[in-house]
Amino acid sequence: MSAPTANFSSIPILDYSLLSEPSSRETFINELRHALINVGFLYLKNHPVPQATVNKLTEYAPKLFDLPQEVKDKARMQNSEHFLGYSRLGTELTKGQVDLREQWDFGTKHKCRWQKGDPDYYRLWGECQWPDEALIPGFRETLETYLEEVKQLSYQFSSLVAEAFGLGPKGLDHFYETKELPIQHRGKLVKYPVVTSGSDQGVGPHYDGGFLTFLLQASPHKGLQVQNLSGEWIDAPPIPGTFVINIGKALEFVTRGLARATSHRVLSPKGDAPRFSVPFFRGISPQIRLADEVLDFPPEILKLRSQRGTVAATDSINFSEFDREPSGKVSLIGRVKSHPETAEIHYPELFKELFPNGYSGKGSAY
Ligand SMILES: O=C(O)CCC(=O)C(=O)O
Ligand SMILES: [Fe+2]
Repeated sequence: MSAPTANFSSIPILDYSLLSEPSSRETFINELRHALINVGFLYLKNHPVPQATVNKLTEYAPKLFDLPQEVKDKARMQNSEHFLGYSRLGTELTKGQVDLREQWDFGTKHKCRWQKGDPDYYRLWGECQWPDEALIPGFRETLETYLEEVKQLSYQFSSLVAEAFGLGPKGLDHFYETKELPIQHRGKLVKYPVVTSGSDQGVGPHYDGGFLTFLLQASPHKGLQVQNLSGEWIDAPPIPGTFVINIGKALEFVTRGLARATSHRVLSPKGDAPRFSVPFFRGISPQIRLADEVLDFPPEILKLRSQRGTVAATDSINFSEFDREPSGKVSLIGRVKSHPETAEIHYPELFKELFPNGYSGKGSAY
């Protein structure tokens, strides 16, 4: 049984502006520590990403998916050894069931550095596939600006996470420092269509794999839900001007479970308009092996983990831990499983290893 005080029935809202004064800064760090350990999800308001950029991107989201199907298909993910591009509705499964969402994967600006002889996972980072500028003028610039601004926030935020855990502000920096290969962070635009009958699985219960996710809910629909310590689903409705931030399995692993990766899902919208969202997945150095990097914490911080108590079984399927492989390889394996039709073209050997009997036509997102 988990301690009742550690459970949650709503997602905490943290106010970034508290950081500007030393006295309120401590309040922020304390609230952050609580959210990381007990909830694994939080809203961040008054954050430094300009609202004008967020508003512009929000306006583009429906326009991107309203492009003619052949325009979207021209940029299909199968073209890309970086798994960047457009995926039609219904091409991914979670927990064996189809996710009802259409997606376009992008990343922060990156030039692929892979050369013959380098590990395959170096090919995972590279150029995006953009729709023609003339068809959606200004979209590319807006998204590039947005991803750069969220990236900056994600660096500041990681430093705050390190501080909240008593590691000092640079305590997580070595996960991001890589001279050889600059990190690419991924972002995607997602459209969840309205469903009137049948399954309402926008995306089924899952954990995110990486360190931290910064999610923009880009339309006013409820649908995102988060599983609390006793297994109940708690709504995380859109709150204008905020990001939803959550912890992935990699950060949970290196913090020895201090930071919680929390199971979440999205229910399809019921009303008369689709739901849009823009998750940003903060990357880490592709060469790092998580098992070599498990962190040490002050005893008073570790005590907070034991006070949390045990977490009830969640609805998420088990996350396969490949902590002894370089993190880039772990990401590549994740992409191959989610997008086998792309993997079969660009990574035929790894594809055969992971799908020895072929696949049924759909990837398994989680
Ligand atoms: O669309 C959302 O609100 C969440 C999406 C999500 O959890 C994911 O893509 O990992
Ligand atoms: Fe997620």
